[in-house]
Amino acid sequence: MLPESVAMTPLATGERKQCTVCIFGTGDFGRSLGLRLLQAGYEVVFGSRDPKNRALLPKGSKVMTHTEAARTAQVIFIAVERDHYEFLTSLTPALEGKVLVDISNNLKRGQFPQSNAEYLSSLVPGASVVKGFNTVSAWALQSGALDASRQVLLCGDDPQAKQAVVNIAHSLGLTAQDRGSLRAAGEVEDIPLQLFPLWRLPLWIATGLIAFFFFYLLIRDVIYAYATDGKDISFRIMISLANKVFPIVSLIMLALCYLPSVLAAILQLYHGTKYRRFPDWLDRWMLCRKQLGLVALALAFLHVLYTLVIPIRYYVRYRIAAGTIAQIKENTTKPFDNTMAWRTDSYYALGMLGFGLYVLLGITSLPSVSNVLNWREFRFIQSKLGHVTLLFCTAHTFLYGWNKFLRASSYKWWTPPGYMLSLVVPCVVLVSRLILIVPCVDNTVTRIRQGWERPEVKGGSQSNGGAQHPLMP
Ligand SMILES: NC(=O)C1=CN([C@@H]2O[C@H](COP(=O)(O)OP(=O)(O)OC[C@H]3O[C@@H](n4cnc5c(N)ncnc54)[C@H](OP(=O)(O)O)[C@@H]3O)[C@@H](O)[C@H]2O)C=CC1
Ligand SMILES: [Fe+3]
Repeated sequence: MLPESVAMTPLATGERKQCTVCIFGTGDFGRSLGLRLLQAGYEVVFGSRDPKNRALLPKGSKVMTHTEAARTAQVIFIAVERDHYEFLTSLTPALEGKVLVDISNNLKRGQFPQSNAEYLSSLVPGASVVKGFNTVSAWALQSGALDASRQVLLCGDDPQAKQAVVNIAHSLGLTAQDRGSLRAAGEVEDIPLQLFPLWRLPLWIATGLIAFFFFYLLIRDVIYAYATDGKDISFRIMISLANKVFPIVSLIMLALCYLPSVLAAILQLYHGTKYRRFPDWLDRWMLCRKQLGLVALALAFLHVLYTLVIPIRYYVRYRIAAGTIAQIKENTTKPFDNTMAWRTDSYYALGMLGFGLYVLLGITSLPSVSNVLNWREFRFIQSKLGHVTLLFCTAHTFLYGWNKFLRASSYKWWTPPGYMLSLVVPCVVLVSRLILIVPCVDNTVTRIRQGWERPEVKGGSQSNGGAQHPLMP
């Protein structure tokens, strides 16, 4: 049992003065944590192999041998690398009934067969081990906990021990999230080792599409012109080509954000129930839609920047001047083309509106903004306005090449221009969406998603765990 003061509700600053927290290890993490605990009003006692060495330790803290220090506090943070945990076995009598907080991290995943926290628990079976604080860096603790590292993930088998650590986290201005029993410690230990897990797939898709369209357009537009007419237009690689690749990939990626929900609806219609798991690849795709959208937005932003420099490009100014001089020489005036004026203005207007909505989608996906929206508002923006954005951007691309679709010269080597390829996925998504909102189809999808359609239960078990995907718009 833990003393009342440690286990119950967070303590007021005055009360914390009497509450002592022990830290084993006087390294970077131990010192940073000690400083924060002292600032929060706790008494801090360090357990060290060399209690005489007070260098760098925060003012107001005490330092003793491990055994002496363990006696002073109920909660002990083990700020020592896992490799050195053996020394704790000789301290088992002093650690009996104590709460040991395992903050250790590993250098790579699966480094040890057992998680560090479970290993610690096996070394000191008489203590209650809580895994936590490993996702907070020593630097963040010292510099005043940044937003991203404010959250402490905790797991452990003893609820009272966990509560004691939750209280300390709250006193330090951190938020605590319960991640379950000590069996989950391995997962918590893997978190600091992750490298942008949800960004990996979108970045691979973006890189793959950019590489494909770059080489496709390079061969089709630049190398083809050189091979057939001997014209060197390689300078176009820098701006013209890039300004084709970015919008093409951006539009395809925006469509890829909405394609999985269409596929999911088709799968549910096909199976006639939502009580069936989606394939793994579809689940993974759904989970990284936000990142797909943000990468697409970044590319759209580049397209805007590249478009803004068009009037100041040497090549463009040369072409305009050459056209004007030719008209003067020939004493002719090109007639004003009303259709062209409508087309270009509509093309720019749709582009700007599409980009405006694109930015809105990006902003509302930020946690600080989405947190103040309810589910219906979030769905309205991300799903309804998202499809409108896709529609505007598709129409913008369509208007860009509207008179070239039927022109044979557009198909060099019988390959279509890039913007035509970029229309395939968005058109599939938009047409499927249109079909899905036809009343009879929509009613069936709604019935399925409300859970009214259940599969026959064969052999006493259902084919899945149940609910509709949480991110399904
Ligand atoms: N640094 C960080 O930002 C973070 C660190 N962590 C984890 O915190 C733990 C400590 O990290 P950090 O402070 O950076 O490491 P340091 O190397 O700076 O400090 C480790 C401390 O452990 C003690 N120690 C070293 N060898 C032994 C031994 N053989 N027996 C007993 N004690 C020993 C020493 O204290 P003394 O000399 O007083 O005995 C030493 O100062 C690690 O497990 C790390 O994974 C977790 C999250 C972030
Ligand atoms: Fe454009």
